[in-house]
Amino acid sequence: MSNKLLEIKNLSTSFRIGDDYYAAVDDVTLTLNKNEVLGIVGESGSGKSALAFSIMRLHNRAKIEGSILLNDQDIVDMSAANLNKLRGDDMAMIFQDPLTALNPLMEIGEQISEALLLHNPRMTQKQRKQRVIELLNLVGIPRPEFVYEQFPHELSGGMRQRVVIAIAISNKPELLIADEPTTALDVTIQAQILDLIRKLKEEMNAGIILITHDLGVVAEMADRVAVMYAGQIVEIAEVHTLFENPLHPYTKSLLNSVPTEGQDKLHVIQGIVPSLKNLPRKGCRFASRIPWIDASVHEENPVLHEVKPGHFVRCSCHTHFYFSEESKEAEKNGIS
Ligand SMILES: Nc1ncnc2c1ncn2[C@@H]1O[C@H](COP(=O)(O)OP(=O)(O)OP(=O)(O)O)[C@@H](O)[C@H]1O
Repeated sequence: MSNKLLEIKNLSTSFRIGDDYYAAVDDVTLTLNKNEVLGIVGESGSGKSALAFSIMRLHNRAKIEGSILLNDQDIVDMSAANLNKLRGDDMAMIFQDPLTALNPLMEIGEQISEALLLHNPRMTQKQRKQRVIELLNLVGIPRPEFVYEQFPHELSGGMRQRVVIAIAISNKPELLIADEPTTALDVTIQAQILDLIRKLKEEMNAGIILITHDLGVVAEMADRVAVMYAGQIVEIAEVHTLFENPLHPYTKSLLNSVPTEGQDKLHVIQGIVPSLKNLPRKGCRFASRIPWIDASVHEENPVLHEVKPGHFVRCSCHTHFYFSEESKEAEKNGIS
């Protein structure tokens, strides 16, 4: 039996700005297996959320091209009715901010119960309440009977995120997308939530897409990592490979901007991800942020190359990349 859960092929998601469409997700191809965590990293504006929303088909007015197969069913062409069935049942999403994901006027228990009812209309009220308590227990909420009757504002941020997770897993989805699930939480609570997600993955045999800008979280949680820059995947590899042998200049810059023990200098990536309208439509999108690298080493239309089995990198510029500080250092030491 195939282990493949999700297969995305040549996915582009474009938004209309003025008279034209601009791709926030550009030609993304990736797969996710059952019981696997795929980390997606990249700076703000690199298209991580746009990709997640495309998979959940949550965009209102976007043009989506390519295919997204969940257990061989194409989500891109799916009717609204079938999508509604799929969402919350086969796939679910955990959002960054638990407060906005919950209804402030509804008791916690009722909110989880509603999610259950949507996909299990034959469940009796008693069965639902029993399952809600079970779910609250599963996500580590103490005194679930008491919390059942509380409102979101009566809980701490960590407890609220546990409730959001309880809703997301209420129907045992096969695909769980977590978009910066711990960003709004403090460090200790962050670790507990990540532990919980890991445990749930094992228990449900679910595939998880974990979106984060935190490389520490990725190192700890992910089996494979996709690095996104300006709407494109620039590198994808197993987590150890990516951390030990990063190839793309952007991946190297990201890793180099994280402080590590014994490192005296940090590399700061100059500039920001260009806005959608200002994205270069041709050539290497990272070229403008590494201007000291000769323009001729970039591909005209960069594609992903499989450099080792399962390790893909975009554009040939990676074979010529060095940090600008290295060149200054070399100059200073009389090396050219
Ligand atoms: N509905 C929309 N209409 C127009 N542009 C959009 C829309 N949604 C996202 N964008 C643009 O698409 C690009 C990618 O945004 P996205 O939110 O996916 O980035 P991100 O990597 O998730 O960033 P963050 O980490 O800040 O959430 C940005 O330039 C953003 O402004």
